[in-house]
Amino acid sequence: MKVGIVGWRGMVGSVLMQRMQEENDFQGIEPVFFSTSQAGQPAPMGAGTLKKAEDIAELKKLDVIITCQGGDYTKAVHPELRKAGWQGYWIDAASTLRMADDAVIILDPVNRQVIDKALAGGVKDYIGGNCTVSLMLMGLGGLFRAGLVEWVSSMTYQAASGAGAPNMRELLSQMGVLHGSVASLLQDPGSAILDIDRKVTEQLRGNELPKKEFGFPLAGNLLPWIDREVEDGQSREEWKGYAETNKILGAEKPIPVDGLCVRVGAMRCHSQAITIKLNKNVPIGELEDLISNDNQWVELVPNTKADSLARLTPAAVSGTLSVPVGRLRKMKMGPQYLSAFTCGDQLLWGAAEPLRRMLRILRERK
Ligand SMILES: NC(=O)C1=CN([C@@H]2O[C@H](COP(=O)(O)OP(=O)(O)OC[C@H]3O[C@@H](n4cnc5c(N)ncnc54)[C@H](OP(=O)(O)O)[C@@H]3O)[C@@H](O)[C@H]2O)C=CC1
Ligand SMILES: N[C@@H](CC(=O)OP(=O)(O)O)C(=O)O
Repeated sequence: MKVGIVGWRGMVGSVLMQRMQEENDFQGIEPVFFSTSQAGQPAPMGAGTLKKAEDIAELKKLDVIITCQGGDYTKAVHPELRKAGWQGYWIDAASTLRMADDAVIILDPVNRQVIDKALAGGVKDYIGGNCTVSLMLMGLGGLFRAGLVEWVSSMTYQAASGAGAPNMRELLSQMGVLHGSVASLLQDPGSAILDIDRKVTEQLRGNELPKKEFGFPLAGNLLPWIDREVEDGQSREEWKGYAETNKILGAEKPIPVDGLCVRVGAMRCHSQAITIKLNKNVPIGELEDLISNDNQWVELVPNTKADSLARLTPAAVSGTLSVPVGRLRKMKMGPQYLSAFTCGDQLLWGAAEPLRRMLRILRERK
């Protein structure tokens, strides 16, 4: 199987490469690496030289293409490739094709039956979902599978890495500038905290802080808008919640999903505070069992302060495939209102892992 890999050195692509090597996914395939800026340079893994990512003739020779290059690349190349008669499988991290009628959003621990039906029906485009949607479904899929969810509201706390590698770097640079502005005051235990506060606020509002990527300070701050504006006052990130959750589940009757997506100064994990309206009153123990038994990566965290602070955080989860779910309790609104908090590495289950696993599914079908 000849597999083209595009976008392998970006944020998502780097994690995909790391995971494919860890899981021996390169065994039994012939990888061909592409780049939009480094064609002709040596390819990774001694696989010859990098090919031009826009070279349709080269791309047409492949059985499968996995791309983490981004939406502009997908928009430019995918239609040309299909027009040129390419019948191979397209696996993509970008959002561009997600809602296309002839594409499937892939999250196989949640919607393997949807994927298998599409494969049997000849579908060739398999697209990774939005990170927060994928992480919510990895954490709470058991409740959806049991048909218990009437609606969901998710308040997200999204890490800098969701916006890409340059954004992670900018967050760290901003932290450095803030610290530098008060380092001497911090050295002096007797310094007035309001002096420190004033200096930090000056930096947050001033022009010294690097803001090219986010456009605003993220360190010591938060940004209550992700992606572009869409109708009904939503951000496009919030719009994905309803659209993609229901497409991934293949829900006959769409489940209302809405909330607020917020960027926070975490590095690479997305967290979400979730309110679920259940369509019937189910004891909390049963709900916990449905959640923890849904897949091997979800991890039920007891609703205690110690467990929550130790295990339900980006610091605890980053770089792992674990999707902890905690703070589970019935809310004061009534026994059908369930509160939950979840955290997941959005470069893994939120981006690279579903792509890697889709390639594995295709290989196993061969
Ligand atoms: N970041 C995330 O958490 C998620 C992102 N996605 C989607 O995945 C796609 C890729 O996103 P992401 O990986 O964040 O994008 P990046 O910007 O990190 O990488 C995309 C491409 O940028 C080029 N590039 C230019 N300069 C550099 C550099 N210094 N280091 C590495 N690459 C560089 C590379 O292409 P080349 O080698 O050709 O120069 C690379 O493949 C997007 O469509 C995004 O929406 C989906 C889910 C989560
Ligand atoms: N939009 C998410 C990352 C992601 O999933 O991207 P997209 O849905 O555009 O592929 C973020 O910024 O955190």
